[in-house]
Amino acid sequence: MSESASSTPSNATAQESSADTGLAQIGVTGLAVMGSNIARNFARHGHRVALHNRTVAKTDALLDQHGSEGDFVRTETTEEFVAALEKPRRVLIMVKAGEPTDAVIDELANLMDEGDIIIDGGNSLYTDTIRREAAMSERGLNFVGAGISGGEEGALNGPSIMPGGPAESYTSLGPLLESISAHVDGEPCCTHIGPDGSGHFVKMVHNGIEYADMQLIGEAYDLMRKALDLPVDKIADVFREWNSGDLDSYLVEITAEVLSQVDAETGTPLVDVIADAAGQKGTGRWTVKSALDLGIPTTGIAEAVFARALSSATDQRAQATGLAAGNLASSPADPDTFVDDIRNALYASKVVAYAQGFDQIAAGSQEYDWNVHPGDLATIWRGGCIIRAKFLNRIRDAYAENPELPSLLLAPYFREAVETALDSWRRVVATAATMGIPAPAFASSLAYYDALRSERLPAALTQGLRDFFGAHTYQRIDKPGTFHTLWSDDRSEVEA
Ligand SMILES: NC(=O)C1=CN([C@@H]2O[C@H](COP(=O)(O)OP(=O)(O)OC[C@H]3O[C@@H](n4cnc5c(N)ncnc54)[C@H](OP(=O)(O)O)[C@@H]3O)[C@@H](O)[C@H]2O)C=CC1
Ligand SMILES: O=C(CO)[C@H](O)[C@H](O)COP(=O)(O)O
Repeated sequence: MSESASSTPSNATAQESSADTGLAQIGVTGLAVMGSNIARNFARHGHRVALHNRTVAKTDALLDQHGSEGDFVRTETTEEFVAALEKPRRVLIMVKAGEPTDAVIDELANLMDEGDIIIDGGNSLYTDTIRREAAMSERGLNFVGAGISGGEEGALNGPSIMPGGPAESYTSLGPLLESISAHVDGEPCCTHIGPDGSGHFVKMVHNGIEYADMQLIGEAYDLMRKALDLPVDKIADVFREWNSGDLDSYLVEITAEVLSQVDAETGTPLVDVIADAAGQKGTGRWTVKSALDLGIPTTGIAEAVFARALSSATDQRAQATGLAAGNLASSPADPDTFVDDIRNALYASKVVAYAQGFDQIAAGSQEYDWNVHPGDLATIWRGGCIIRAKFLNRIRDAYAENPELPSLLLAPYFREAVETALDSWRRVVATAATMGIPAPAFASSLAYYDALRSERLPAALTQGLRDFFGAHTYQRIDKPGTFHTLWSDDRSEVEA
């Protein structure tokens, strides 16, 4: 059954070509929050879309509510779904990551032909994507792991899309995906990232940065509340104001919205009745695990993941609430200045989080030989995704100027911006510590910055200790070679 479009297709050519056969140009299976909105987005852009969901009621609900928005093909079984697609078939899977995705891929692959394309748009672990792509390729199928960000609103109005997989697939798929992605300054927020798992890898790190961003925002809010005793509606105003400057970003914008929400039942700010135990579905944790494997210090992201974990340890926290706080400092004397300090600390820490995320992407790209271009990511993250922010334009400029940038913190613009924020940043971290307010992401970002800029680190002592207890050897700064000190003998040094 095909329901005819009542909206004006914005891609008339695509519409005409599929009108002849009645076949759909793309199929979407998994019609929950993301899939249903992406399907509508495709349809609104004039593409005929085959719809499929394990539970048919979801397909029907979508057609009932939005069937008039475009040209949809309703299907019930996977067989019907696959048969409804023009060749080469393109299927977008938007189901839960992990086993459900494997199950859906298997079912589809058994019904598809050589040259067809399976796109996994869920938040899949990139190593699963590498495995799946290899398996599909053996069967002659093209498999594209595509990170998609934007949540419900982005999925409908234009997400940021990070497709990996074979470059050939992008030739056929790219125009379709680009047509539904967000656009900034006329450029689509979608580009081919690289082979196999690269799309899901960069989406994973995107989510890691999202975690860090949200944790930093949370710490800024907490400091305004606890150090300055500002009421929630005033804090909402502060975020609103910040959103018109350097911090202009989706997450800062929606922070003002969330803080402005009043609970209908109690009449208090909604944020005060939401349980303070943050959930997580896995992408932040995966980012940190991968960072550990790659040896990249993504400290801001790690602190954010651990902060969520600690928040969720509700029993343990309940038993620890009486622990001593020591002698606490009083509130900063000038609240307005301290609010400015928090803004500067937020900005500088945010730059660190992005710098670390981009370092991880560079390391992942090198490890897997993906040739990911950081400037491309800054470009496609400017719109549609959850971490979209004005300053991504600056990141894009930085990589355009020097594609081999050793760290974002060394780009002239960010170097100067962080230098300007530095005194504020130190005051905020010091105040948080002396007032007993946890600010792990602010503090660890500053510590990272200080470590990065240090000429000498105490790692020399670590090396000495390692050599002492385990004869692990060390290098010297004044001559080449590997050395060991005979610690339990006469303590003379030998070349190892
Ligand atoms: N929500 C968000 O903001 C974002 C989500 N994502 C990712 O996109 C994907 C979809 O997310 P979302 O829309 O939130 O939906 P969910 O992650 O809640 O997944 C629900 C969908 O998965 C289907 N499903 C679950 N198990 C199976 C199975 N064994 N076989 C077939 N289908 C199954 C459900 O079918 P049924 O209706 O029959 O239960 C339903 O369509 C996920 O991978 C998610 O991580 C990516 C970006 C943002
Ligand atoms: O991918 C996303 C946004 O980019 C999803 O919203 C994801 O679920 C967020 O992660 P978590 O649920 O762990 O906070």
